[in-house]
Amino acid sequence: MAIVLGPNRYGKAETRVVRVTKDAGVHHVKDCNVSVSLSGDMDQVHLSGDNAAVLTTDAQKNTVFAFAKKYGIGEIEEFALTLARHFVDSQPTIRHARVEVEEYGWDRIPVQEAPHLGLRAEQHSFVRNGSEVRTALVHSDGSGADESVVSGLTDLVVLNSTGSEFHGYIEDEYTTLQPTDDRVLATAVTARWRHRSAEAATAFGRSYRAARQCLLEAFAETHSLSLQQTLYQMGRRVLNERREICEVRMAMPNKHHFVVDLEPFGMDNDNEVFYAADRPYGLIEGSVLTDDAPDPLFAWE
Ligand SMILES: O=c1[nH]c(=O)c2[nH]c(=O)[nH]c2[nH]1
Repeated sequence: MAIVLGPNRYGKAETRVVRVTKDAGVHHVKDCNVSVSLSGDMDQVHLSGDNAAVLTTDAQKNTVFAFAKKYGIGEIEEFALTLARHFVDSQPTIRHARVEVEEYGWDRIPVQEAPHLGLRAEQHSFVRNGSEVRTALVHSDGSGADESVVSGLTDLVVLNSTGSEFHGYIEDEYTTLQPTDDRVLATAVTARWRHRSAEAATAFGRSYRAARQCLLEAFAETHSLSLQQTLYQMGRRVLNERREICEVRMAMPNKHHFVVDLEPFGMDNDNEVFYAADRPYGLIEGSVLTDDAPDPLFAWE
């Protein structure tokens, strides 16, 4: 009985690349998940461990970032073709490339006005389409008795491509984070808000849409010095605008976007190409309430 090597392929899966292009202050975002898989003359790496034919998966990942900078990410089909052709055309040992790209869509956050901002917020503030879920939690001891209503949402994914700084923090012996005065701020908002009363005098639908818009506008319009500050401003905005709501609780993961070092490839990176890391992530949680908020009873349970 002979044992032979069957079909095989290898590559870097799920490179999360975010490309920001800046057009006279108007930002555009392309957010993609790129998986490369190559095949070709790979017998020896399997049979004897000779890596001479191997283009590293690390180089494949770097190519994704470098091409995002060099060519931008237009239509994902074109981006995928450019990458696939490059791998096969540039390496004699690579005979076939499979490139799969997923694109996450972002809409601009519409804001009423942002006169205090140099850049209009809607030019660099985005909400990811199609991911959020609306939630409701009520308690009742019978019609009108000890009733509570909590409304909310999960997975409202938002991103500011500028307008966020982070510095001035503790620098202990384990601190390596570099201070920044310009970073991407992105989070997936989970927010729940407690209604002052269960009386549907407030139309819950209208109240929900207005509260959601408050969260979005405050996220977009806050020049952020920390995600904690942004969280507080978002809660405040809801409470200022919506008297029917007396408390807002939020959980906001800091979806880190790291600037990719493109210097080894002779390119600068002025906050244009990011690696969107999924874990670990900072998790910022907090509540904001009015000082006349009634007893919550079982509202949050
Ligand atoms: O907005 C932030 N808040 C933090 O507490 C924190 N910590 C960190 O590493 N980055 C950030 N960003």
